[in-house]
Amino acid sequence: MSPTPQQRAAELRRLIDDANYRYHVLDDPELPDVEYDRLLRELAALEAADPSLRTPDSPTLRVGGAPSGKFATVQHAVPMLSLGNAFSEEEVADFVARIVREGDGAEPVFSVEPKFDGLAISLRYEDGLFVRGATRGDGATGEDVTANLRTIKAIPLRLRAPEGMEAPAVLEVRGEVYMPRAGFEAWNAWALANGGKPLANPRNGAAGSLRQLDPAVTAKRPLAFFAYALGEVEGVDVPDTHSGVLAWLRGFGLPVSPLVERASGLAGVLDYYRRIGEMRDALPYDIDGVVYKVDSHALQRALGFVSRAPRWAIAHKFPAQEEATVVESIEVNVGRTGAVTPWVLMQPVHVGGVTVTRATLHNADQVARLDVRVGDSVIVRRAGDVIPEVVRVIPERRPDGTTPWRMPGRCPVCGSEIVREEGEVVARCSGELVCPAQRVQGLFHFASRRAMDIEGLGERLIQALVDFDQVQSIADLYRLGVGDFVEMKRRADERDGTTPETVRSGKVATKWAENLVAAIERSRETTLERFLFALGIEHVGESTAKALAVWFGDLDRIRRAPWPLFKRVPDIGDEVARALGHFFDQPGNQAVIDDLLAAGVHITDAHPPSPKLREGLTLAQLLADSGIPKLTPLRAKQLADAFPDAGTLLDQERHNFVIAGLPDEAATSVAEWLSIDANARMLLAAAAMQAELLAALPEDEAAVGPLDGVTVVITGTLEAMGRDEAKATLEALGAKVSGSVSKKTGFVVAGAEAGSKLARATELGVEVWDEARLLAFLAEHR
Ligand SMILES: NC(=O)c1ccc[n+]([C@@H]2O[C@H](COP(=O)([O-])OP(=O)(O)OC[C@H]3O[C@@H](n4cnc5c(N)ncnc54)[C@H](O)[C@@H]3O)[C@@H](O)[C@H]2O)c1
Ligand SMILES: [Zn+2]
Repeated sequence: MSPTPQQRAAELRRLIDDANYRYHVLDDPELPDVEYDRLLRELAALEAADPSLRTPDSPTLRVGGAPSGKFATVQHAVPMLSLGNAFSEEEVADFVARIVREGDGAEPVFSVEPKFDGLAISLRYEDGLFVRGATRGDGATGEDVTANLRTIKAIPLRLRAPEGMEAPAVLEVRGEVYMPRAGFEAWNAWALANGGKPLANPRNGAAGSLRQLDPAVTAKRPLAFFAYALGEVEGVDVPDTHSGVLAWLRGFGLPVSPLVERASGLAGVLDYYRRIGEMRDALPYDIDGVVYKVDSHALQRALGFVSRAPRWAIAHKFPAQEEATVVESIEVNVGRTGAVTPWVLMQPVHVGGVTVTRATLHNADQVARLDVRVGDSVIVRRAGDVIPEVVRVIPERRPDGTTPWRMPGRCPVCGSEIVREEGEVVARCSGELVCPAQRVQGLFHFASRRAMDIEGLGERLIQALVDFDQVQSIADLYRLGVGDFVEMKRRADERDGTTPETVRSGKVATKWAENLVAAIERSRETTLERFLFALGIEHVGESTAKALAVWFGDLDRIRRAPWPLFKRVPDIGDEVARALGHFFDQPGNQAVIDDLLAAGVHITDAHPPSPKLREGLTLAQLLADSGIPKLTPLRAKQLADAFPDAGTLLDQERHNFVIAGLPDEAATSVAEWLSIDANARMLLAAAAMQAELLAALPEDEAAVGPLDGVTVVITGTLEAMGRDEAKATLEALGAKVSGSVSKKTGFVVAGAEAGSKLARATELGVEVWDEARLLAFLAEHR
């Protein structure tokens, strides 16, 4: 049974009073403004249809909320009112028509202004000095927030008297305190980084900041101010139009919006509405509409007031940027780089001028912070072209039986593991080589100059190969021929409407495709370093790829290495080692590598592991690297001394670790860690791999190269080989090639026209080789 109008009115009064209290007193609204406005309009409509429903305490008659009691109160000599609202052009037309009807019949002139989304305050200046500032409160009584207002730099503490004028005895200025967007965002970024509570929106930020009990807190918040009206005035003549007043206030040094204009009639105000609406997103602060005020004070007086607002002004609202809706499901999206972003599918909602069904949740931390769950009512915000986002949950509307959201364990696109390293905000799909979402990015990276260096394979062609399903993985590149590329380009041109003349005329140019196939052919022979870099493993850049290649020596070992072993390479920390581990753990990634090798990719520079590994290949080091909680390197050593073999270690019980000297909590932690199957298997595999690496190490470190430990300087012009080639060749034999000669230099290679370095070598008695001697040496040692 639907409620009677009486019941509904009582219900609305209760809901609106609650909302007012939360909004105006607690600065912690729960409803989005549009919903509040709808409730208020519904009540106003009921009251208009049946005036007996209008109780004396009806919220339709009142402004704002009562003071909170936190601050001293201030009586406003001239009340601070609200504004009537118009949500459509028809309502604005009614407003203008009424003024024409009740005024002198002429087309009215308006002062037109942005409606700043902050909070109204009144500033009282006596003899030019700022003496008191107050919030609007319920319009008659506000809160004394003088100390807080003093911290806002836009508010003058003393008025600048215009030329030849005394400061007025009393001047009350009304206006809006607001928080610029940049300040709001900076504040929230800071709050999130420091574990604070972010502000819901700039309006809320302004209100909350101004009503802080400690002015030092307010001072830290980025607030600003625009003046737009007068309160009590004494001892000075006031201009007789509103636009005159604004110009006059500017003369006193008060900030007035530069967007204030004058406009005539309905056409004038609607044009202003449209222009400001277009600027809305680009403004450095939030506005929620524009305000039209009858410019002439005489006409204003004739029109008068209703209980809560003047009859000579109206706020024309823009589409709301926040709305409430219900979450139907929480999904994740996998981006080109593998980043996994949660988002919500919602019941369709009209916000920021369009209907939306999806909103982003940014990342897992954000979901946890907001605690968004399927079935929740949420507030969605869409400002400008920005992707709609969920800003908060309405806890009171949470249905029973909801559960907190958790990031799925597997990529919805490719089924690979989703991983999120400690300390990182973003979760990622670890199927770099198999994930269709990452295919374009992966191919593009693989082909890039510093990776496999396949010239001519640009992003557009790659996109076409992927879109037309010609490549499932990078290995497929090696199966494509000239005809395939020509066909792909043709289809891409056709789709994009960019078919070139050669194709239209039937003279298909295939030269580029032949070159491309040749470049792909050339890329088959590659170095381990390039190949590793080309795989596009998260966190593995060129220098990491190079270090891995130098230390491990061949691809097979790297593919099989359990992740803690990667930490044996200098500069590879926990994060990179784990990323490598996740990558090689995915069977899909391994299959693509097999495929590449089968397609003829050949690594030309496989070599034994670096002898420098020797020192680190111990069980103690392995335990220390494995991320076992509470196990410091020293304790790891203790443990390995007691049980020098991984298999034996696995057979031990907790008390044996205590006997071996581990403190209680470390012993427990080790026992727990070892009891997890995956850890035990990893430890055994890593120990086996260490043994294998040790066996593969060159017997004697000196045997690494005939020039190991020798510093060489190259100077002058070499005829037979370039300087770079000479350097690389010498380094391959173990030499360190340096740029300056010292007593520690082993020998100097001097080509033609050698200059000061040769002189210095002679001076220090350092051995000098000419090019012929170098070539002879190289021939002997190659
Ligand atoms: N979400 C909630 O629960 C909840 C509860 C209560 C109120 N509200 C919101 O608060 C607002 C109602 O508050 P209101 O009574 O202050 O009305 P209002 O904000 O719609 O309009 C009046 C106010 O506009 C401001 N303003 C900005 N620019 C102005 C200008 N150039 N000239 C004159 N005034 C200007 C002033 O602060 C003035 O007090 C609505 O937007 C409503 O949705 C929300
Ligand atoms: Zn994936």
